[in-house]
Amino acid sequence: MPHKLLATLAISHAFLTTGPHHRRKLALNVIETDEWLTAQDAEGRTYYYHAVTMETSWTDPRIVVEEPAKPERQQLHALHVLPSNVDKDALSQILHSGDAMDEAKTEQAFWAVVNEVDRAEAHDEPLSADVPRMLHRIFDADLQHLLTREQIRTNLTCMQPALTGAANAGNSMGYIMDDYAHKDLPLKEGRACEGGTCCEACSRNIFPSFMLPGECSPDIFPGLNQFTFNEVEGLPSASILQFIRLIERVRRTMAHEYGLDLKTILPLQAYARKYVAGTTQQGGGGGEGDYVILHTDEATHSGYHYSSVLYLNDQGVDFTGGDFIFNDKAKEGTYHIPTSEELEMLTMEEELERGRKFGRELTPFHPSRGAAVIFSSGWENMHEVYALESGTRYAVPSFFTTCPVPEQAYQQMHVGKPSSDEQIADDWLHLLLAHRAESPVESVGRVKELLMKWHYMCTPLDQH
Ligand SMILES: O=C(O)CCC(=O)C(=O)O
Ligand SMILES: [Fe+2]
Repeated sequence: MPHKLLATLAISHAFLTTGPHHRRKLALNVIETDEWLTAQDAEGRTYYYHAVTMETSWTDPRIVVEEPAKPERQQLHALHVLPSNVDKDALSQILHSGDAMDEAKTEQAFWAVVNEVDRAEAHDEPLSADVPRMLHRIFDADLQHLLTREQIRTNLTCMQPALTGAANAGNSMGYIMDDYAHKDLPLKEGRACEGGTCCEACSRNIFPSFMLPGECSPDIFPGLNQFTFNEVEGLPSASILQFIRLIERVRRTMAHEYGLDLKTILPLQAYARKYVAGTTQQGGGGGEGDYVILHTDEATHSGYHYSSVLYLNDQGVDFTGGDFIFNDKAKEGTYHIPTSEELEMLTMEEELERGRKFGRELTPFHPSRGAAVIFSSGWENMHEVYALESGTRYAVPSFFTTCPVPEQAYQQMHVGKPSSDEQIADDWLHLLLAHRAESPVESVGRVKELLMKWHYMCTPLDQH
């Protein structure tokens, strides 16, 4: 149940600690003390146990070992030159000028924000409330620019299964249950369209120029193609802000396309994913590999309701293979049923391949730099990524939920919902920008808080 999921996330927020104003620490060096006691096991070995939860541990859980600094990330940071003599007032001038936010003005505003963030960090000062104010204007402008330059290219009819429920999914979807590799997928009931008929909520959209070339360039934004919210240390603030800006553009596009109130849709996950030809996927999630098996996003995580993939490089230039494929049940009579003679001619491999594709309608998308695919996450949008033949492919999947964050989650945060632009600026700094070093445990708490506060950070207060 999605609600349960968010409630679980909320509970772990209880451990966030507060700290001084503009450089809040989410540190977790020591967990509350006397609750952890020691005891000996039958062989006389000392272990730790928690007096309340009875959790046990061989190592002292109150001590969190600092992760060693990651050289690769540090190098990225070194690439970024802190601005000197930045015009401190540039941001406020743009904000109050009343100029139309055309694409050039929006870029200027973005870099003024970056400079202001770097200035605040370099001088260890609070972040100006003009930063979130300007970002909100930038996000508004970005959606307008996107809607102006793009038409919806693809809006296919959804293929909602006739029968819902994991037990019936095999009958209606055929292929997924026949593929032995999928037998362990935590299959969930597909979300039914209202009235059981196709509706807008099942549409798929492909935006070839969701991002302008400069907006996803690794030269301008070092580390963008390795981004995860859990490891922002060492990344230039420009790359962090740009990543958020792109995910916010996805969120706004989804709200626009699916007719959702913006505050009702939140990201649950977003990261850069690297595919390298010839590598094997280790486990699920975003680990490196060279393909993604057929799946629906909602089946891998019940809280995922809308999905997007942004593409950071080009098929045919940076890699070959690696098509993104929508995989639907084909209409009766549209596919060839092989004769027994034809089947006999096939090798074992060809027969497996034929079995996998039989009765399916495949709609490929060839990834290109700057493009986005946006779709609802349920059974209506089964998809896979074909194996790369050569090169490296970079994509940014992101997954959004329409489950509301329980009020209790905010109450458990030391600094809960923001109620002024200053507090929003403070959240920007603490949840994203001031994290040059943190332990993995700290980063988990920070990222959860960031995702739960996303709409407060990315939209003005009067829109809540
Ligand atoms: O990389 C892609 O094109 C799709 C990735 C995907 O389907 C996923 O991460 O769920
Ligand atoms: Fe997916």
